[in-house]
Amino acid sequence: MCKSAGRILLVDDDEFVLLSVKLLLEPHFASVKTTNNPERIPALFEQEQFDVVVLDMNFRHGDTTGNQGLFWLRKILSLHPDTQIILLTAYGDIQLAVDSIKEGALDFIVKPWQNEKLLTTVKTANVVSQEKKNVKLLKSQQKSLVSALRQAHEPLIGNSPALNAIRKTIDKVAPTEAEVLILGQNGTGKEVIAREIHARSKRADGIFMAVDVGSLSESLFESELFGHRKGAFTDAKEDRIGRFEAAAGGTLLLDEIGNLSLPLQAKLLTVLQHKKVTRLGTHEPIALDVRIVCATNCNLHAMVSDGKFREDLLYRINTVEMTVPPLHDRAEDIPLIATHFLKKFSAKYQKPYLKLSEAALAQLQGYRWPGNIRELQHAVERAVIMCEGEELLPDDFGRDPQKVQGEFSFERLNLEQLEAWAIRKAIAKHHGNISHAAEELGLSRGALYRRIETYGI
Ligand SMILES: Nc1ncnc2c1ncn2[C@@H]1O[C@H](COP(=O)(O)OP(=O)(O)OP(=O)(O)O)[C@@H](O)[C@H]1O
Repeated sequence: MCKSAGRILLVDDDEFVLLSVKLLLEPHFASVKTTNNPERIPALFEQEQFDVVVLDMNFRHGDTTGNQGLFWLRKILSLHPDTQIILLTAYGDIQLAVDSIKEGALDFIVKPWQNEKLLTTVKTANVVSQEKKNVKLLKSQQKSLVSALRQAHEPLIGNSPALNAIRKTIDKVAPTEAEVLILGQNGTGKEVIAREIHARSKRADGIFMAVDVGSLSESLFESELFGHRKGAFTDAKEDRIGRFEAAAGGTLLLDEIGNLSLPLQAKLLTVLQHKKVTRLGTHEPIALDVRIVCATNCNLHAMVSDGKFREDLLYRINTVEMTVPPLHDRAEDIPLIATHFLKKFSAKYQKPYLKLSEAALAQLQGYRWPGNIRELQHAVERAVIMCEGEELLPDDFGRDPQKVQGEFSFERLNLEQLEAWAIRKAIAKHHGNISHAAEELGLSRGALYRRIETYGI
């Protein structure tokens, strides 16, 4: 017979009871210990963590109050809350049974017992104890995963008026449960913003989960988001919870929501309206406990006008709406973000001495960054890898200078950005010689120094 991993402790003052229960349980459990003295319970727990204790209610001869049993029940549960306790008494006192279960006992058995019933009860108690331990373990694993994920996420870098306005909106919206819609081109930082909302919300201890709903096929959509029961469809080999349930207590980012087909939009709307999901193959709706944030690079308002996006869904998801501008519209953020990535990648590639040259910075600020911050991140990583000296030079970024020039667009910079860019370029051209740069720019050295300070060059 295959023994289960359970460790059982029997406590009774009657040696005959101890022996017969031990003989009954021993073939089924890894360890069965006995004692006729309840005072020894703490010492026995020091030697072994018992999963189940079968505890007599009355130890003194003639005592039928059950008070001793209740005392030891409380004591064990206060020290070892995961241990399951089954009480054993010769007196079928229903009130005592009710009291002991109220105090936390799992079950109650009346002497003389039926072997079959006692064995089943101890087996069930052992399963409950193991499950409780598993849940505790999973919870602590989830906690460390959540904190590891939180550490892994990029901070929101930038000091442009546009980004500061977004920060202000995050401050207001994060503590609420309002649905937020984040619009913006690919790579502008929509997910970073969604994470920031989560990190500053009441759900910060819960999980942040992003799901690219736009890439889910019609057939996968429901099982991925709502979950399924084993056998709900051909490939459903086991029960599976969906993302809505998996993110319970946290925040779910529905990314690329503009790519959802109209039928899937209808399904999502139903879930959001009723705040309930039903796993495929089941009929019991489960209440949603998740904050929804949506993101897309599509113009949902235009899609509504064209009949490609449901207006009712748009109004369900955009209680607060924010648009993240493309990187070239906030060129003043580029030095800060590039420096952030330089720090990150110079540490990763063990080149902590690396610096950004003025010429490289001028090139980065002049480039259009069609892939936005994601492209800038990759460009800096490449430059760190390729750089042979102590300064990152324009060539290290692997961008064709012609293309950079070609893609540079003056009309996208305001006057101050344009001036800062021209100053950087002149300084780089003259290898840091301020007099020559000032001469080329038609400024006095003092005027150039003042501007360098103003623009933080
Ligand atoms: N303000 C920022 N500061 C620092 N890093 C950022 C910032 N915004 C974005 N990033 C980084 O740029 C990359 C792209 O950001 P993110 O994934 O948030 O963009 P997205 O708009 O959600 O992109 P997509 O639309 O393609 O999903 C990520 O590596 C992210 O960490």
